[in-house]
Amino acid sequence: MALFSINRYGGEEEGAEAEAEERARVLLERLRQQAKARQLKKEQEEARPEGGEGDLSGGAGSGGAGLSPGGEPGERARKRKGKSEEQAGAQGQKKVKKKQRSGSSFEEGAGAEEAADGSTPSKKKKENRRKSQEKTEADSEEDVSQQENRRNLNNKPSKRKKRDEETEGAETRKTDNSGRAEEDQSIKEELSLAASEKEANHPPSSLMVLGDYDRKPVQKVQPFLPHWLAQPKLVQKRIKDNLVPIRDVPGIHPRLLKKLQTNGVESFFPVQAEVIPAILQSASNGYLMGQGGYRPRDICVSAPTGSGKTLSFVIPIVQVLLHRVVCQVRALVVLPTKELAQQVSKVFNIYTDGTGLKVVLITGQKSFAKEQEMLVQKKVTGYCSLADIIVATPGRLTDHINQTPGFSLTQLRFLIVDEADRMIDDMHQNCLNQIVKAAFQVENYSGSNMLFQRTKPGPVTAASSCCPQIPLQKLLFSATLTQDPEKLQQLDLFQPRLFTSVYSEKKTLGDGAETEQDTKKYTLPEGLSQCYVPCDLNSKPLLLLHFMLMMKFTRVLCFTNSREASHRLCLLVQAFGGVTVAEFSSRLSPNERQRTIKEFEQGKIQLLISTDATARGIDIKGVNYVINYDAPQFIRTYIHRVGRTARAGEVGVAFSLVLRIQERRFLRMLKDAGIQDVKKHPVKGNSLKPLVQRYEEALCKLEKTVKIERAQKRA
Ligand SMILES: Nc1ncnc2c1ncn2[C@@H]1O[C@H](COP(=O)(O)OP(=O)(O)OP(=O)(O)O)[C@@H](O)[C@H]1O
Repeated sequence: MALFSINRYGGEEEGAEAEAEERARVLLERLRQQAKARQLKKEQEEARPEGGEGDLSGGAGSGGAGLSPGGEPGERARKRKGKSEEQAGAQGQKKVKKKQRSGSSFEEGAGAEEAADGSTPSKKKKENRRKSQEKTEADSEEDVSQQENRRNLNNKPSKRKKRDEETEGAETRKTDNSGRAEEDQSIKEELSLAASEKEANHPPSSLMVLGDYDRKPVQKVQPFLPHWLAQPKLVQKRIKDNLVPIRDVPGIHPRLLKKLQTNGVESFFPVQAEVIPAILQSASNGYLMGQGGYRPRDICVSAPTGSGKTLSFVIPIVQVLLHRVVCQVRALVVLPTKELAQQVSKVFNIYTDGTGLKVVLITGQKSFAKEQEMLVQKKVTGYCSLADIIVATPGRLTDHINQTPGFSLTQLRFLIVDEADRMIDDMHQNCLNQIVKAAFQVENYSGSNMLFQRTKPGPVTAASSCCPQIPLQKLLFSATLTQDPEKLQQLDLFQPRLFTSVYSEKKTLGDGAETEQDTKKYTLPEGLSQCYVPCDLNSKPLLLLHFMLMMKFTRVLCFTNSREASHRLCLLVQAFGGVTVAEFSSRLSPNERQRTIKEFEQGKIQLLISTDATARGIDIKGVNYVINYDAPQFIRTYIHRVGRTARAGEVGVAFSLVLRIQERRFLRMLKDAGIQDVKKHPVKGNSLKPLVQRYEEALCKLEKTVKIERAQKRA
């Protein structure tokens, strides 16, 4: 707006001499005020920086009253307020505006300027004026802009006349000219100061207009988050310091308490202590309706790897479904990989054992027909469900939604999306949409079930409120849950609640005056130590061997970026000897994979070289070290990989081998995610020397093995 009015001012001024006079008169008055203020504040103003916030308020105080010849106090205050608001948001534009105004002043008042130059004021006076100008720079800009605005508004002659009467006495033409000249001179000086340190030599106006933009630090723009994201329920990160005895969490069924104890769970981890009661509360009126008859709020949980998120949904779901009468699919857990689904279904099996609740795993490990048999049974009266809880991977689940007769999700009460950030990815988004569509599908048979049929939530009407509907509640879990509201919006969450261990921190800026919110994006387990080893490509295998053989690392989970790399590295270490090593990737069959994990957990394998197949969610017991043999390219991959150690409040160490060429990018990636405590751990070339000869021999062996493998493949 201010910019607009300045432009308009520039255009009008050429044809409005009377306005120019008035302007000069006002300016003269302002300069008088400035002179007075200058006398008083000269000493302290010398040290004050140009155009600061303090200057703005000081200038306003000293020149405010005298600079409103035609303006009413209320109007002036209003304009000033508006201006200061504008200044907060448009610091960068300010300089440009000044230059624009200056440019037009030079054009419009050429004659007056010459007169002022001819008068040649003394150096001291000039210096004083300059300092005063510095002090009132922002104020001058504001006042001139205000007067321009005022003139634009009050350009009728009668109004102008009235305003003239309010001005302190009539000014002579001569005074106008000199006032005008002084103003122009002041603006020139102001620009000159901003442009360079050569205060006395004013460069040509054209250069001043186009050049010299002050380099100001770009202010960080904080995203505007919805309330539920901005004000989450915080979950403690330190597990061991915040254990809650299971009996202290209200509302847990005695049967489940017993089961928990039998399985060695005496206390709940912080995330469990927060989330279990929240889910139980949302189903306190039974699973057929939300608390108080209202639709329950959806829940999002973002807590570090290994913090116990699985139990935080298993326990309340089992408890809510304990008293179900008819077997229907009430809970559906979707996970991105078979191994994860298997792992979660195991936990469900433990806690549903002896309850009559049926858990079915749908991952494609069994034939489609076999899975269909596990899901539905055809009776004379129609199809009936054989599953209360389904744990599934997206692909196979959508196949059943589309192709299995009688498979129904219309009674679904809980949709649990584990590793939710991954599931929101485009790849799986379609699956989630299909699940929701199936959950709200209207079945075309009538019967007692009709009572519990539901329609997609919409505005409450008399018709919709007369018939109770089973609510569908979404529960999202991840160690790296996105905070992007747009992405989360895709899930169509209903009044969501966020439980998170990601804390925002107040940060003081360099000048100490301002603070900004430094939002950490992700958190890692408390017991995790992180190091990175700068290296070159050739030394990477030697470094791994150094860690295993000389540093005596045990139970190491080592990640590469491809299954081929995992395989070769495994062959190389085997050829080197001295380390019990195995690989884990899609090269292995599901059974082989299971066996490998088991042997690793039993300590039979000391080094497990894996692709990212084990990076996410997999709970491998007793991993002491994670080694990122290939540096991860994405922060989420890093977080999930290193999160395979230091689980459940234990300690663990993560090493990342980072090529020197990758070092900058790697560190920036961590910094951007708010991960700062990664130590540099250089390994000297001398430490690797004893390994070199054997390594060369191992390379030769590897070459032969690879040739044999290729031949076998071709055969
Ligand atoms: N209350 C508890 N007491 C003891 N051990 C627990 C408790 N809760 C969970 N655990 C154990 O902690 C480990 C990690 O739990 P879980 O796999 O649920 O973590 P997570 O938060 O889902 O991790 P990720 O994000 O990597 O999937 C598991 O071995 C689990 O058995």
